[in-house]
Amino acid sequence: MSKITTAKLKKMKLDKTPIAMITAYDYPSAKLAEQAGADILLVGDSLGNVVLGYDSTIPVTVEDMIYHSRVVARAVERCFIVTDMPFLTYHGSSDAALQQVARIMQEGHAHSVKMEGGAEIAANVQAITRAGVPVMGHLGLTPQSVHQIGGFKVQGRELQQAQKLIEDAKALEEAGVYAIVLELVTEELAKRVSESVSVPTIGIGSGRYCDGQVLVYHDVIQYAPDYRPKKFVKTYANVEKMIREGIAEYVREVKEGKFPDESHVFPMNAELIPHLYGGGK
Ligand SMILES: Nc1nc(=O)c2c([nH]1)NC[C@@H]1CN(c3ccc(C(=O)N[C@@H](CCC(=O)O)C(=O)O)cc3)CN21
Ligand SMILES: CC(C)C(=O)C(=O)O
Ligand SMILES: [Mg+2]
Repeated sequence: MSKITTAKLKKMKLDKTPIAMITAYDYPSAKLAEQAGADILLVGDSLGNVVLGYDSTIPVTVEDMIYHSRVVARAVERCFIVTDMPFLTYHGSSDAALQQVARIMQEGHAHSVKMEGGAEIAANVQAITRAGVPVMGHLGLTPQSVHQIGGFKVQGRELQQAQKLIEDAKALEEAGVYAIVLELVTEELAKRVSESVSVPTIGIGSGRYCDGQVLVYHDVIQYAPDYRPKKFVKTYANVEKMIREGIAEYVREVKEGKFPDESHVFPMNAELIPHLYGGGK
């Protein structure tokens, strides 16, 4: 079982072998994703929405990312682990950004970090890649800017915005990223970007022509109490239904006295039982 590296990911683009990436936030899910053959596990700041119950990724902290990254790293042998840098931890001086990246790598045991943004963060991306840390870019819908963007909307529908995104992709490539996530951009623009840069593009809601795909784990298996279908997601299992039904049945059997039954109990040596009641010899 050979480890995934940035060099292998670049070769996959050249060979037109699609890259399969999925988020993971905990030990069993990371293990199962690796065993299912995923190439990259993203410890996404989407964990804020998906497992911490926030309504955006903005409250997620470096400590949260470290905690979940360590857990995922413990589960994985082959996958490449990418951890999202949280809100506003890579926008100040490059020294300040490097300090946060160091924590994610050393305490979080990640293999790489991901950052949202284009030309405006390219100087810090360059400082981090020069320091020896592989950086994944993230363009299009960048959820940490949701309040500026004004919602989770498709990006790059207009020509000017599309051209800016192509320029941002080139700026990130020049700054040294080894891959770029394209989130919620039109299929035609994602195709153009994928042709314009030498590094792999990994799409989410960005169509068929990216070099890889990424989805949120809980979307893939429909594991959320308030699951809402999104156009770009395909659900491959319904874990929500299995959990609801499984737990409801457990509760019912407890209430009805059906669980536990004889098969689940640990009997005592029969000769000793009378002593429990003060009897015996
Ligand atoms: N569970 C989950 N899945 C994600 O993909 C995800 C998160 N959480 N949290 C962080 C961001 C936020 N993302 C989102 C959230 C909502 C839409 C959404 O409502 N999309 C609409 C299309 C909008 C349009 O047409 O402009 C959809 O119907 O898919 C998209 C991406 C992607 N990320
Ligand atoms: C949706 C992906 C690309 C992400 O950034 C996340 O899960 O946080
Ligand atoms: Mg993210």
